Amino acid sequence: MRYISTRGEAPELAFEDVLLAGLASDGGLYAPVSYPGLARGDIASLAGLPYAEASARIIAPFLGEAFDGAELRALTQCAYSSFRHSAIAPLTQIADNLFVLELFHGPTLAFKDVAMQLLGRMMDAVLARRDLRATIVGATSGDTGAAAIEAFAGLDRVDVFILYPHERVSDVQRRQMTTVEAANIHTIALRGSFDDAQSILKSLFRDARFRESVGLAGVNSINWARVVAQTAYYFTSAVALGAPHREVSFAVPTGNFGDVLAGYVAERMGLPVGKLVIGTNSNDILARTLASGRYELRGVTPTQSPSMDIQISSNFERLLFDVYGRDAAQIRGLMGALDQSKGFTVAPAPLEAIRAEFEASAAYEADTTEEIARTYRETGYILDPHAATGVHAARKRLAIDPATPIVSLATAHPAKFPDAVERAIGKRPPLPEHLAHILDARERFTVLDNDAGKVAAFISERARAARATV
Ligand SMILES: Cc1ncc(COP(=O)(O)O)c(C=O)c1O
Ligand SMILES: N[C@@H](CCOP(=O)(O)O)C(=O)O
Repeated sequence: MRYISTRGEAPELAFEDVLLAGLASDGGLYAPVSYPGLARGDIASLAGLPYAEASARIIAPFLGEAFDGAELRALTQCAYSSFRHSAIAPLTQIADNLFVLELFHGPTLAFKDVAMQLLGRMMDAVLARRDLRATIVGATSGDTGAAAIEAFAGLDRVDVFILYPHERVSDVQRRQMTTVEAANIHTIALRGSFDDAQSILKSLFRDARFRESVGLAGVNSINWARVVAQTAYYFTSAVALGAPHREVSFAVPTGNFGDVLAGYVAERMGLPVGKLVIGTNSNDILARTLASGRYELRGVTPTQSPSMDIQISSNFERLLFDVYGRDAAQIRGLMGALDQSKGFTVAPAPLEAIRAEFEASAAYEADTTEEIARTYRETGYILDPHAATGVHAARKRLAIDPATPIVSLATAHPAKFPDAVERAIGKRPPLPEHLAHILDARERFTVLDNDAGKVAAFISERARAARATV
């Protein structure tokens, strides 16, 4: 399996190199040359398998020579042994044909662990094989950072720098990142939004000298390995509900578009998917784009679902690449317009292709609070505010098509957002025991201006110092 950049001006790579490269050198995102197919029989045979085994079967066709079957099974088994639920990603029914897929049983209580626990082990294996060190830089709106820190803390071959928007993540999210004592972890509170952090991250990747000098690697969903690992739970949940013999729809709380893109990849691989429903919060750029065809930045609004406070949904570029017939020149044009004039218009045919598979719906602040309250009132189930945007969107889809089951992705544990939950249902979900200590542990972070040069200088200096002590 080979990978090409959505912007067509970076070298074609194998999986192992894509894993370390993160963003392509031309600023694009790597995508497989073609999507491997899973036959109906292979999909049906996933039923009843342990999650680690099912995910190894789904991920394997993307890896080429990088890991053989036995190595991959060992990696998935080890990755998912850190989860606190034996099913890894269990389904719970909350209404007729409405199911919640709990993706928050990993160590940091968010769906990011599902991919990150595997990615961390894959990267470590490849770095060891090549006798390399890497500097991982990640941008987070709260959850990716904690998951990356958990996956890489204490590893000898990596230094991890996480940029999060200063004062715009929940207390629990911040403490999960800032209370980790490992010397290879560096948390940066950026005076800006997640979009600012991600744009600095991308500029670092485009700076060939910086990239080389620190051995830059990325763990955001711009890294294809993240998307592939997330594809697995679309298969396992759909199969549990009767796929491939029936269609299943999905509602996905969306920010950077990595999670819902994984659902799209599952569909490309042969999973019969009804609709992929994008749930947004007030940062509703994707809902506006699907409605009007105009992708237009309007600045980030802070909400009670802060991990989705994103306007530049990076992985949307991978979808555009496909619906524009993989014409990299067109993608360069769209992304150039986004840089220069903060928007672009999706042409009619690609827009129709998107609408054929996706729909989008925004939950504004009152909708989110009402959805948490309603679900609790009707079922006793507590949604976190991100999952609530998904369920809100899922109910709209069910109103149109009540016959197709819909799986709504619960991307975070409610205890990560106790204020939002308390506002809706009058009680605060307690933090699971294994995280209780973060509430009064010492915090360690550096506040930096929203300035790529200052961030690059900080990272270079710390990475150099870390290498000098090895
Ligand atoms: C809890 C939670 N839900 C939803 C999302 C949105 O996922 P994506 O960025 O893959 O669209 C995120 C962040 O990415 C998140 O942390
Ligand atoms: N919501 C994310 C934002 C980054 O998303 P990623 O999936 O691209 O890593 C977060 O919590 O950091």
